[in-house]
Amino acid sequence: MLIADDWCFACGRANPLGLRLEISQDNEGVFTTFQFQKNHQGWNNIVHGGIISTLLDELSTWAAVKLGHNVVTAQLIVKFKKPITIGTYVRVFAKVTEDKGRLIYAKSQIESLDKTILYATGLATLSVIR
Ligand SMILES: CCCCCCCCCCCCCC(=O)SCCNC(=O)CCNC(=O)[C@H](O)C(C)(C)COP(=O)(O)OP(=O)(O)OC[C@H]1O[C@@H](n2cnc3c(N)ncnc32)[C@H](O)[C@@H]1OP(=O)(O)O
Repeated sequence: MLIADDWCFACGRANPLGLRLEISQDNEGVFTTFQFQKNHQGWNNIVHGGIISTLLDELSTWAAVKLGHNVVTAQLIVKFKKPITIGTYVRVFAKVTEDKGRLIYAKSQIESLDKTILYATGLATLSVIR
């Protein structure tokens, strides 16, 4: 059983060390904006891949949650296409691409706010928990 107690590292308002993402929804899927901080880096001035993966994971999950599914991530394939420097503002987007009942598939991406630079993409397999 999945319980949402608002401590999610990515979206929980109660978590003082979390990313505090605010998720919005449109006709296509879900999205958020985010600015990377110094404490999100790996190599000097370059955003850590784990944080990038977290954003893709979170938005993929929310894409399914907003359609009424309780899911956990079973698999996430990430392509890191371009390094992201600290201070960069990005848009993160995800949408459900296939609903197979027990498994749901979602695509996600991180891009510049003007959508001209694609930084990373994700393909998630989400397992429905009943
Ligand atoms: C309004 C309130 C909102 C609140 C929002 C809060 C948001 C919070 C957001 C949080 C966001 C963060 C989100 C997170 O981070 S969620 C946390 C990270 N994820 C987990 O902890 C999941 C851990 N894994 C498991 O619990 C189980 O292994 C699951 C449930 C995934 C499957 O175990 P289960 O016993 O159910 O299934 P099965 O093993 O019999 O397999 C069943 C089918 O699934 C296929 N399969 C299985 N595994 C994989 C795999 N790895 N890749 C691809 N496919 C896989 C398998 O082929 C089979 O298909 P088939 O045999 O029919 O062909």
